[in-house]
Amino acid sequence: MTNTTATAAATSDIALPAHIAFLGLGSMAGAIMQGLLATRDAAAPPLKCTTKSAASAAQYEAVAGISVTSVEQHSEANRDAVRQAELVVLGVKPWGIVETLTEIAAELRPGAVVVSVAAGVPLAKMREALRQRPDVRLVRAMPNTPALIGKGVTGIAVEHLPAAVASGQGADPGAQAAAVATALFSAVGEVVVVPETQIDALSTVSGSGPAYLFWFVEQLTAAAERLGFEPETATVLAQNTVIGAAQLLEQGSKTAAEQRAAVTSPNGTTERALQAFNAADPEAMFDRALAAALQRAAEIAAA
Ligand SMILES: NC(=O)C1=CN([C@@H]2O[C@H](COP(=O)(O)OP(=O)(O)OC[C@H]3O[C@@H](n4cnc5c(N)ncnc54)[C@H](OP(=O)(O)O)[C@@H]3O)[C@@H](O)[C@H]2O)C=CC1
Ligand SMILES: O=C(O)[C@@H]1CCC=N1
Repeated sequence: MTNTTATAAATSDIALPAHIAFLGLGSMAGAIMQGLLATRDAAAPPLKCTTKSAASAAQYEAVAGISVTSVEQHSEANRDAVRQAELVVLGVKPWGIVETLTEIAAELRPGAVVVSVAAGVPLAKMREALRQRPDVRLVRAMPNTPALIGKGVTGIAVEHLPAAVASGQGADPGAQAAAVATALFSAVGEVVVVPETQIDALSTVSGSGPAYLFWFVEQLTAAAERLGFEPETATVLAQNTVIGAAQLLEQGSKTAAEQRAAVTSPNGTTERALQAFNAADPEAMFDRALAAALQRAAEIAAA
C-alpha cells in the first residue's frame, strides 16, 4: 500500500463490515461494487444497491451477491438500503449528495460509516445534512475507475469531529472511520489517506487520471491514422502500446523515467519526438489542466 502524506491502515488488520449499501451505481460506484464483489465471500450478505432509474437497476439483474432497487420503482429504496448497513457508499453525482443524506438521515444505523465519492463536496456540507446524527461517521473518498479490476487508487479523508462530539464516541472515531473506508478501498486497489484539504488536488491526479490516459490513447490513435494506418491497426498500435507500457511500469523494476530512457536511444528517433513534445511546454499544460479541475471542484463546493 502506498502512502505519501499521512497514515493508511494496513489491509490485513481491518475487517470490512458485513452489511454494505451503495446508493447510486454508475461508472464509479458500479466499478467499486464489482471490484468488491470479486473479493467477497459468497456467503456474505448481499450488497444493497440503489439506482435512480429502473433501467439502470435492470442491468444488474443477473449479478449474484447484490440486490438492486431503483428509486423510480420504489421511492423508499435508499432508506430501505441503509437501514441495516454499517457502511454506506454514496455514488450519486455531487449535486445529489446533500439531498440523499437528508433523505436517509433518520434511517442510518447507529454508528454507521458513510463514504461519499463525490468530487468537490466538503465533509462540512455533508455534516450539515447529518447534523442530527453525530453518531454517524463521514468519509470523503476519491477513487478511480480501475477499481473495477482491483487496480484502483483511492484517496480518503475523514472529518475531525468537535472534541465534545468525538469524546462521546469512544476512541478516535475518525481513525475508525478511516479504517473502515480503507478496508473497502483496499479491496479494490491502493489507498492513500490525506487531509481533506488535499482531496480535490488528489482528484485532479488520480480521480481524473484514467481519463487523461484514455485521451492520450485517442490522440495517439488519431495521429497513427493521419500517418496512413487503417483505424483498426491504429487502435492496436496505440492501445496495446499503452497497455504494454503500463504493465512494464507495474513490474516495478524501473521507474517511469528509467523506462523512458530505455526506449530513447541517444540521438535516435524517440529523442526527436520527445523534444517536439517538450517544445510544447508540457509542464505548463499539465499545471493548467490540473488547476482547471481544481477550480471546478471549488465551484462544486460553493454551489
Ligand atoms: N466517474 C469517475 O471516474 C469518478 C466519479 N467520481 C464521483 O462519483 C460520483 C458518481 O459519478 P459517476 O459514477 O461518474 O456518475 P453516474 O452518472 O455514472 O452514476 C450516478 C449514479 O447515481 C444514481 N442515482 C442518481 N440519483 C439517485 C438517487 N436519488 N438515488 C439513488 N441513486 C441515484 C444513478 O442512477 P441512474 O443510472 O438510474 O441515473 C447512477 O447509478 C460523482 O459524485 C463523481 O464526482 C469520483 C471519482 C471518479
Ligand atoms: O469528472 C468528475 O467530476 C469525476 C471526479 C474525478 C473523476 N471523475
